[in-house]
Amino acid sequence: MPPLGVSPALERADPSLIHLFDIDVPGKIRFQESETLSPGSAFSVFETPFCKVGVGICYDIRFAEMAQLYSKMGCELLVYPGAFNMTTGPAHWELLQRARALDNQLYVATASPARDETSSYIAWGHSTVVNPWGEVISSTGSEEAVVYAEIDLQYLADVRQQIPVTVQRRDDLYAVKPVAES
Ligand SMILES: NC(=O)CC(=O)C(=O)O
Repeated sequence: MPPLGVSPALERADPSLIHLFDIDVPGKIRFQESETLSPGSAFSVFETPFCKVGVGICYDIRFAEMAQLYSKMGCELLVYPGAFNMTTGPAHWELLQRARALDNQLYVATASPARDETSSYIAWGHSTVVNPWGEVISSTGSEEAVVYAEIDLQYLADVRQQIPVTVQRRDDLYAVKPVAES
């Protein structure tokens, strides 16, 4: 599928958090980014000599539509810097990465701060890379580390050929596209 023609205003490479992290899990964690931050409204994609990359920040990983849009724009790797916490980290961090990778049959890489137990906000850690089959191919624990993985575009193409969901979507019944295109 050819990349969508997203207007330059919507496709930029200056990452901004699109979805604000406003949650309230009683007895566990309450966080309201909207009290101090305003959301961005531009998608962040860039070309490299190796592949096209889409960037989301932290809470953005929970929004499947954004990842699908990046996939439709031609991104083969989605990168999410993020600091999940000691409540949502063990429950959702890896699951969300694998879901976004599998849904869109692309690579997902996350980079988290290492855990600092003395901090007022304790990050879960566990920076990870997931492949288009939905497998974790590299990860670390809560400590400071560098995570390496190979981004294999032939493997991505193979997965998409074997299970061709990216071309089997019923765009005649439903579609994910940027608002400017609607
Ligand atoms: N910290 C975040 O922005 C997101 C997060 O921790 C979560 O979604 O859970």
